[in-house]
Amino acid sequence: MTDTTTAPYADIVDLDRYPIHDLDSDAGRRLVEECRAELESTGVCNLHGFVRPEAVARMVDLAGELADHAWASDRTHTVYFTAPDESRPEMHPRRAQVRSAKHGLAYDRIPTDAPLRRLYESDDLTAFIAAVLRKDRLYRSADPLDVFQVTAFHPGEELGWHFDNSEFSMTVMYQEAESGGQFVYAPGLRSEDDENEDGVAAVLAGDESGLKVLPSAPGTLAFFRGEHALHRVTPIEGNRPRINSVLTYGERPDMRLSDLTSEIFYGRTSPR
Ligand SMILES: O=C(O)CCC(=O)C(=O)O
Ligand SMILES: [Fe+2]
Repeated sequence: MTDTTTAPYADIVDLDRYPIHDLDSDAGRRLVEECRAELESTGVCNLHGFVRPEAVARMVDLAGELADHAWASDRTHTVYFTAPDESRPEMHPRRAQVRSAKHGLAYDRIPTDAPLRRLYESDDLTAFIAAVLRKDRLYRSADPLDVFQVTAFHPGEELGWHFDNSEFSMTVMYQEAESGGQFVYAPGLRSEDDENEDGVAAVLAGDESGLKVLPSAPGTLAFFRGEHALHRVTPIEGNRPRINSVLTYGERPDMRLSDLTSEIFYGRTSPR
């Protein structure tokens, strides 16, 4: 166990509420159990106030200071990130295109002492996330640009409807938009054995009946099962960008973006 006062991220995480430095303690075990239960029953686990306000504020400042180094991407894709199937009707889920536009700040632009970079690089956080996800071991991404990124969604930008390629994702919110910029999802819209294309088509056509909004106040660490839940970030309104990070983990130590994806998200590739 690491002492609360000596954990190298004690200034970043509220360890009284979320004792990730001491998972073997009663409180640590309880935390993992509660997250697992919430994630398994709802597909989501939201840890409010996980990151301390001062650390959140520093990340917002950094995103502003480094804004000129962020790469703006604006593109269309299908909800499955597969090539559009031109043999289908235009609004079919396998063919319909949605838009995703955002500004990505790559890892090599983020100072080594940035609070969330320090936290993400700690083995305790990786171990906590693995425990919640019931994985024997997880690895941080090995991608020189994507291992840890800060994303800003500027006014008018958005993330189109999609299913994630990975089973889970973890996000940390730093700043919400004035309005819009909501994370909206359709829980369990598809499953392992049912693609439910009719359900996907209904959401794409504007059916909001099965949708939920994930609340995400600044400082929240969210676990989300995005493989089976269709989700999007609605267009940002007002003047303030929505700023967050997606934490990337995998079950293999050699996770990298393809050159194509790297070009799209960061405007460049990294040496192999
Ligand atoms: O920005 C978010 O809250 C969600 C991001 C997301 O869905 C993704 O990166 O796949
Ligand atoms: Fe996603």
